[in-house]
Amino acid sequence: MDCFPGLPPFPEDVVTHPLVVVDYLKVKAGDEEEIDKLYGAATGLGFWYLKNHGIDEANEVFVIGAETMALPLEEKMKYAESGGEKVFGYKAAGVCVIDEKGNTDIIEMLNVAKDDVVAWPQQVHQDYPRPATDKMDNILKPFVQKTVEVNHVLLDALSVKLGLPKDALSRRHRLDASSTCGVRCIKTPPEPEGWSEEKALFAAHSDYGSITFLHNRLGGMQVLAPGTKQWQYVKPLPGHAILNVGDSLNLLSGGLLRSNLHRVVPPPGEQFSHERWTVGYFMRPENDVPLNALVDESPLIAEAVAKNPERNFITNETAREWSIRRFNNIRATNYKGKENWKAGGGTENYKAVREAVDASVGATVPVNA
Ligand SMILES: O=C(O)CCC(=O)C(=O)O
Ligand SMILES: [Fe+2]
Repeated sequence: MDCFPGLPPFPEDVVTHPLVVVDYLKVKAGDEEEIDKLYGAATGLGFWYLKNHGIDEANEVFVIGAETMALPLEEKMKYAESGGEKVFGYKAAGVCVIDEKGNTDIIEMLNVAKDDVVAWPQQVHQDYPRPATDKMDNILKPFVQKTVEVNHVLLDALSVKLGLPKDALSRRHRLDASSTCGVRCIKTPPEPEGWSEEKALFAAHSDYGSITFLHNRLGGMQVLAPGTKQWQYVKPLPGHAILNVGDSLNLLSGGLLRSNLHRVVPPPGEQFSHERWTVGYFMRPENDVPLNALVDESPLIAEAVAKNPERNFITNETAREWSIRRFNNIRATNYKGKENWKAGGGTENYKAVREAVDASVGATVPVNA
């Protein structure tokens, strides 16, 4: 039950951060206890496991990722993102900066826009490599539709707990409205020079969007839990997706829903020498949604904002502007030094969050390097 076929197990001697397990079917059925659990996780750590979500297509999305990354670089580059407004497609290794010193990443990604999947065979943004287009109809469409359906159930449950009208969040995340939502496949090669804290594969960050829905198989993702200094691994479990709240929901909810810091380091133990693959769906608000706390729709949110005057919950930036700005800020071609790197962040920029990162120490990682 604890193992993924063909992959070494997550080592038993590595400390992990336990996540609350939320049962999707119970939330869907309106089970109050389960909804309380979901709300507790979303306002506490901001991360939770989700079981019984039924999104079996995820396995095939891993195959799309593997087939795409196996193509010659020249072929992949035909579909490359190129910065500016062009944020979807293939992202080559080295395109992004991973820390304030300007070091670049070793990660390849394929980002397929939700808008393109839903409109297929019409194109809204761009074309994609064959492994993705061949499976648009039978894999990517149901993958996206089901994920959005599950997320809507979660958003409706969270809305009610936040004192909002039930559809206040889901109506800002409609399947057929333009947004920067997307399917993401990530390939991380084994790190040849061994693990070091200097070399987080994916730097400490909070996600820009609303809900990140990850199907992880190997360890590597770590969270910095509130009030702690030690980064801790989240252990992937078969049949359980890992979900987290992003900055957009944090802002809309006046900070009540937590968009927690996380990062990716090489997988621990025997997993270390394996390629690491992630499949995820990144749900973000519709393009024209202003990222301002919904104070007029919920007294609870209005109260939370009033109690936290140091933070700005009225960005007056739209969800699209917010995503595009943050996407571009981490591109190496836009790197202009430490201060500029910091200025482009999201909630990572809040003083308390930055202080937590600066004070943090890495997990003790027994690696086989
Ligand atoms: O690969 C992972 O487990 C997490 C990736 C991540 O944090 C992201 O894509 O925002
Ligand atoms: Fe992330």
